Amino acid sequence: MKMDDLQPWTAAVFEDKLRAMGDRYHIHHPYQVMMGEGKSTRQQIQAWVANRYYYQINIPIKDAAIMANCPEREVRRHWVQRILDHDGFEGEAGGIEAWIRLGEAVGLSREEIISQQHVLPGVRFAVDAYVNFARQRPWQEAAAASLTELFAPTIHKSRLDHWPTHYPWIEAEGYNYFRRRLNEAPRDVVHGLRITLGHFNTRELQERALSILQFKLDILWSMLDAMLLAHCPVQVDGWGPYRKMGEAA
Ligand SMILES: O=C(O)c1cc(C(=O)O)c2c(n1)C(=O)C(=O)c1cc(C(=O)O)[nH]c1-2
Repeated sequence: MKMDDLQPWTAAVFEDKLRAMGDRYHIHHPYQVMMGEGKSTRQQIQAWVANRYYYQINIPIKDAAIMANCPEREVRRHWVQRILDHDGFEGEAGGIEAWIRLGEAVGLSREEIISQQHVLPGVRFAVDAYVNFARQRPWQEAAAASLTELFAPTIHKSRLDHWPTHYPWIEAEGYNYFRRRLNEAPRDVVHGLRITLGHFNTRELQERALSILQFKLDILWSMLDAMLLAHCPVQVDGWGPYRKMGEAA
């Protein structure tokens, strides 16, 4: 049977399938698990914040690319909020500034965060792939890629709940970024889901949306792979997806 012959899933079933992909979210990556369980060193936390800075500064560039590709004013009126959230505006410093403060709260200097000196090549390639995707693909596809945010509030909340106990040396002001996202992400998800459920309306398109979401999950996963390899050398042999070259599968 060809894909065209298959009935589209109902919106509810399609949404369930998108949500089910949460079991591949980076909350389950060893680097993230380690941070969540209080097992990370100060240097590993610093490395994560310094590397994630590159993601943070590229999110509004990605969102501007989506808007540049979108002829629908109604969509742009909503989407522009994401840029304001991260870049800030008069009287509101914005999410990137909140992330820099998180960096300072974990003991990095503003200069070393902004200089990107700790950003690993693998992180750079992964983030750039997301921005390039948004530049090159139809805006609805890039909107669907943002739906990993379905799963983000859980991870932000877990950091807020557990990090202060695990890492008492992190200054309290650093947590504002995660608090902000608890409000912002659910609103973005409502909009992103509406676009995705409306646009991907044949079985073939719905399958395409699932593969786009997988692509975005892979970006987030790859970022942490790069950090694991660079900052957790002890674990490489015994833990995680890495096998020595030549070793049997
Ligand atoms: O800390 C996280 O685990 C996490 C994940 C994600 C995500 O799932 O892409 C985002 C964020 N945070 C985030 O803070 C954020 O602003 C954001 C924007 C987007 C996006 O794709 O447009 N994802 C995420």
